[in-house]
Amino acid sequence: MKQDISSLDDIKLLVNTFYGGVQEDKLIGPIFNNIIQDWTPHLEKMYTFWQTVLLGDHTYFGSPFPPHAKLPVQPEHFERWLFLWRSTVDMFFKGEKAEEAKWRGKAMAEMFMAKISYFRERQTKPLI
Ligand code: HEM
Repeated sequence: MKQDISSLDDIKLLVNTFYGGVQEDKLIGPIFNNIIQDWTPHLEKMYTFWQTVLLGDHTYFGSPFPPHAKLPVQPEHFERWLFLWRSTVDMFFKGEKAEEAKWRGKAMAEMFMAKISYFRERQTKPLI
């Protein structure tokens, strides 16, 4: 029977498997692989991000949005991201934290896409 997400090892399993899938994905893999030369620091940062969000151990002190601001992404890319995220959560875990992980992923994806669109519109608008 599947357990809920409850430890840093659980977070590592989730993050490692998820980004393994991301790297292989034909749609979003290249976007990540073009920017990330060394995956180790990115994975380590993402452990702290999800550890902070899901377990309440405050180990992440960054700003999540800035690296996404100018990415060449559309809603379909975030939909794929979300599909992979949800599938990975469901592959290993079941429970309140697992639901929260999926919910937070969706909320962040929606927020990122809205902000990206907002900045794109502003930049293409004529000054007068
Ligand atoms: C298609 C969608 C996405 C793409 C292409 C993408 C891509 C990236 C890239 C290229 C970086 C910078 C990595 C580096 O320079 O080492 C990054 C960082 C990050 N991403 Fe995403 N991302 C996506 C969606 C998301 C979502 C939905 C979340 C939140 C749940 C998220 C959370 C983060 C965080 C927390 C960081 C680290 C920010 C920091 O530097 O502190 N990403 N992402």
